[in-house]
Amino acid sequence: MHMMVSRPEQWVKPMAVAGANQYTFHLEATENPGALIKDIRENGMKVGLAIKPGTTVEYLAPWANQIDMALVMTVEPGFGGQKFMEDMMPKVHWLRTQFPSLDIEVDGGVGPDTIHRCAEVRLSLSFRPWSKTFFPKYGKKTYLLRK
Ligand SMILES: O=C(CO)[C@@H](O)[C@H](O)COP(=O)(O)O
Repeated sequence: MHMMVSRPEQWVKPMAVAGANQYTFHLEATENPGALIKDIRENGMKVGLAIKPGTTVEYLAPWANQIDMALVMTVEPGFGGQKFMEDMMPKVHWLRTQFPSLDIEVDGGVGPDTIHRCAEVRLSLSFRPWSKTFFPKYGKKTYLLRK
């Protein structure tokens, strides 16, 4: 679940009871990310941590070893149909470099015309040959951002 909400602490238990297996919250929406991460784990869910476009990736870094997935917003939270913010791609590249086994997601403005930008930045390290070997039909357009 991507919880694009204020006060994300209040929805952990209800989401767990509803059957969610992962709880993604926004770093900007809580004053105590460590406590929230702990609570999500204690409720049996994996942890996702999202950052808005205006938040630099260095704010996420201290938590990266405690989470299962980092979500880089590629639009401002609010509504669908916004333009993909390509200038967020260095965040993805930096996270992939620093935390090679971390799952990374992007959200917003992703479609046939922009998905390759996500894949390219994710594949800009040594993973490109791997991708071409196993997913030749996608070529540069592979959307698999996970290791
Ligand atoms: O909630 C948000 C942004 O507020 C995103 O999850 C958008 O809903 C993504 O929509 P598209 O950009 O894919 O249309």
